[in-house]
Amino acid sequence: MASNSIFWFRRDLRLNDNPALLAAMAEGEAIVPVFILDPKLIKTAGSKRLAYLGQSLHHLDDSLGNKLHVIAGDQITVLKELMSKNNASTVHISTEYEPYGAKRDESIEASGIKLIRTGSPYAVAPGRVRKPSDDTPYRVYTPFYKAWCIHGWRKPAESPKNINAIAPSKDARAFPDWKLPDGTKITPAGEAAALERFKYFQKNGLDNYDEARNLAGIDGTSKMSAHLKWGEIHPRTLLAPLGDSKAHDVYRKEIAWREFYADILFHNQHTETEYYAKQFASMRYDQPGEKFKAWCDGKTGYPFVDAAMRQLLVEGWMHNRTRMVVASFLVKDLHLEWQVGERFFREHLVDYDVASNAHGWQWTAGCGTDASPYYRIFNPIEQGKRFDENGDYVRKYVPELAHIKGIEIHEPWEHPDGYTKGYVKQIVDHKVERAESLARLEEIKVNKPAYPKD
Ligand SMILES: Cc1cc2nc3c(=O)[nH]c(=O)nc-3n(C[C@H](O)[C@H](O)[C@H](O)COP(=O)(O)OP(=O)(O)OC[C@H]3O[C@@H](n4cnc5c(N)ncnc54)[C@H](O)[C@@H]3O)c2cc1C
Repeated sequence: MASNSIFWFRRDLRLNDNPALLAAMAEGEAIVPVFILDPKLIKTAGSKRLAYLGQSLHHLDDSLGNKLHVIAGDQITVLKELMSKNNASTVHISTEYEPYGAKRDESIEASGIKLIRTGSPYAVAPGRVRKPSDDTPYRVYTPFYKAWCIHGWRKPAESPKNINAIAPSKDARAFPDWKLPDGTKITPAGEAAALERFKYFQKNGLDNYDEARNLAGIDGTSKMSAHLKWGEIHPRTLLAPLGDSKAHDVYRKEIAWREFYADILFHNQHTETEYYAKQFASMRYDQPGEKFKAWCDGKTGYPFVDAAMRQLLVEGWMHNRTRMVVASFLVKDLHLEWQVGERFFREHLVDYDVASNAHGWQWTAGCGTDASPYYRIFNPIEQGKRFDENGDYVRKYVPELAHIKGIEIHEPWEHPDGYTKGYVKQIVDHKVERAESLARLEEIKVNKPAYPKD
């Protein structure tokens, strides 16, 4: 009987630029491509993310000529059964670094299964970029970015030719039927959609990215986050065509933020749920109640915040500018702990990424790695006027305000018809809550927190 190898898809739902897949193909006569449905991850994922995953699995299966094995169950049992049934002695994977995936893989190895790791979901794997001065990890983004560029990354891997995959039996076709909730509309899933969207962005958005990326009302960003989350495209593929222009450099820097946060989480695993700057754990916070519910529902009475939260509910995605604005509002206007909002994002984001989400929240909350001190408090009205100048973003998601033209939409209280279509009144006064936030900061005496210097 020929020797085969298992290829276990996890966060790499693609065939191109996939070195681990090439390694599996090189080893055995045929591969057994498998995706294992993990009840623990399914339990914490919201319906939009699951629907996206379901669609992505179907696309992957199509590109594999309907050879994808989809099996629910305990990973060790599933892999052992597949290995013995298909005469495979190894399981090929791309390495996972975040706490849950890394621990799971360790326990699989401890059961006697030989995992062969090739590559990772990053251009430069977490842990690789270290300070030359003392060989410790970076704690501040800008020097990390410079060292990351010097370290460099490989070119995209070749596309596989003629994948010889073993056909699954009927019981290995447990494709879940995850439906999108009514009224929601998520980005198309799959490797082909990722490549097509990136091509479109290269042609229509990349050269203007530095200017357009902050404007919430336009299609000015790449929308690669869900594709990266599921590995339908690799960051190498995104980095390869970039040149030296300012716009290209800013795009490269954003990719590097994802890698920086993965590196920070790798070295500080507790920061998935705990404060990176520990002193903020002792700050006075409120308990989530009615105001938190209003934030979740996009009914705070602050148009830019409400538009963003409704975008999240409908699309499972939110513009980066408004992610910062709503996060600041939750922590500094409602005085809730960042983890409360982080969990809500985790449930609703299609692109949920443990490192980028936990550290995006901590950065905005002022207790994260660097750059954003706690006393930087986003003004939700001014942010709206600046980054949604003509009000298109708010008009798109908040129909109760759609009748107000232009920038005036950001201050319905100043408009004679501001509340005539049912828009809610403000749940808090930003000026008052800003002062309250700074007073609470004073109580823990970290006006100038000791941020690490590199
Ligand atoms: C509170 C908060 C929570 C966040 N949660 C997530 C999350 O769960 N998953 C996630 O992928 N991103 C998260 N981000 C980062 C960022 O908002 C999204 O990556 C971005 O909006 C995705 O849209 P895009 O692909 O069009 O981005 P683009 O602007 O086109 O950027 C390209 C890629 O660079 C990376 N990137 C861009 N900005 C950031 C950033 N600030 N931090 C880390 N990576 C970045 C992403 O991989 C993104 O796809 C969060 C940011 C904040 C402030």
